[in-house]
Amino acid sequence: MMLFHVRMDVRLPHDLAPEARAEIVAREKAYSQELQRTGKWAHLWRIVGKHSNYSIFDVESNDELHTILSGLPLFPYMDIHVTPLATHPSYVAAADHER
Ligand SMILES: O=C(O)C[C@H]1C=CC(=O)O1
Repeated sequence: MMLFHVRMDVRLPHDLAPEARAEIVAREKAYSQELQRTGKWAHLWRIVGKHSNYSIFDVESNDELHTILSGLPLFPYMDIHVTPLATHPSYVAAADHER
């Protein structure tokens, strides 16, 4: 298990046709919800006031995360920042994260 904090900032082109926008957003939602059901996309939070999110991914490797992120329908229209997470020695539930 490897945990990653990911920030996604969506920057859709202003001249994208409304139908094309709706279609890509619907595909993104389906892709995201499927990964949430598998547990790999463990958290998804909207950043207030932005078309951006903070997410937590729980995956096997850097390569798996890259495959997931590069498969996002909105990938061509997002800035993505990934932060790998390690166990904090003071975290009381750390034992849960060492399994
Ligand atoms: O709107 C976003 O935050 C981008 C993306 C992430 C999940 C989803 O459904 O859309």
